[in-house]
Amino acid sequence: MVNTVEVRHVSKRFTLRHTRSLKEMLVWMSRGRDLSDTFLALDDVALDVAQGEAIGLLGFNGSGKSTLLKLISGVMRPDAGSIGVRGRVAGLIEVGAGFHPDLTGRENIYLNGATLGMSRQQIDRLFDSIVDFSGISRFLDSEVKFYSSGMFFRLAFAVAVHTEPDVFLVDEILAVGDEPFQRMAVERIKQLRSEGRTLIMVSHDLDLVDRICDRGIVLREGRLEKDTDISTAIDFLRQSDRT
Ligand SMILES: Nc1ncnc2c1ncn2[C@@H]1O[C@H](COP(=O)(O)OP(=O)(O)OP(=O)(O)O)[C@@H](O)[C@H]1O
Repeated sequence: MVNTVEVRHVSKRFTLRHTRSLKEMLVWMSRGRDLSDTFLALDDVALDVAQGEAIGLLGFNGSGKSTLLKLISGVMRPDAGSIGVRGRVAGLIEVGAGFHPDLTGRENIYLNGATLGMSRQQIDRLFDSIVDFSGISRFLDSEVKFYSSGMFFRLAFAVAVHTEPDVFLVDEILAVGDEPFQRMAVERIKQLRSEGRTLIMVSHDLDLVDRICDRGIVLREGRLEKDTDISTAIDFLRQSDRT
């Protein structure tokens, strides 16, 4: 089986910013302490994802799920290790990324579609379907800065699923949409799956993840703690202590 995503010994460290007065900084330095405080968000994570798998990335708040998704999407680079992705990646990682607030919904479909690698002709061809799916046709010519967060999300989701991605990444996608849209989004994700596309999703909605995914990865404090079938991963997480 071909791997679509290969995560090899990946680590990611962030610098934590602290506001310190000049006096505090001098005291800190006089004690020989380093001014930069860093935090290891991902620690030697390894993972192979085969084509067509649907993976739920699980873990408590701050365990590194979104960071791993951002590294796979390529918006962020690892400090150590490597990430390989075969094919086109699309995703909803940060709602609003790839959209310009001063442009209309219509203009943003073209902007976002192009950012996700679609040609103008392809967007022309899929435009009506994107608008239909988003359900925001009345507001198509309003600037997206006036959109509600749900409307914004609908549009972003509609564009992303029309890019026909090989790997679809979704981070807490269903938190903002209303129930009818959530149902539609889940159906669409299932359709992408049935077309043999690879899915990696982050969600705290464990019942939803259970319905959609077949493999579960549990992260804890940046380390991969469990890699198993989705039901076992969910049971494991439910029985885990926060600390
Ligand atoms: N750009 C950044 N700068 C500094 N620290 C960051 C940055 N991005 C993430 N972190 C830190 O890395 C850790 C992991 O964050 P991440 O968002 O990956 O966690 P998560 O598992 O997705 O959490 P949640 O379930 O709360 O969304 C957190 O402690 C977070 O504060």
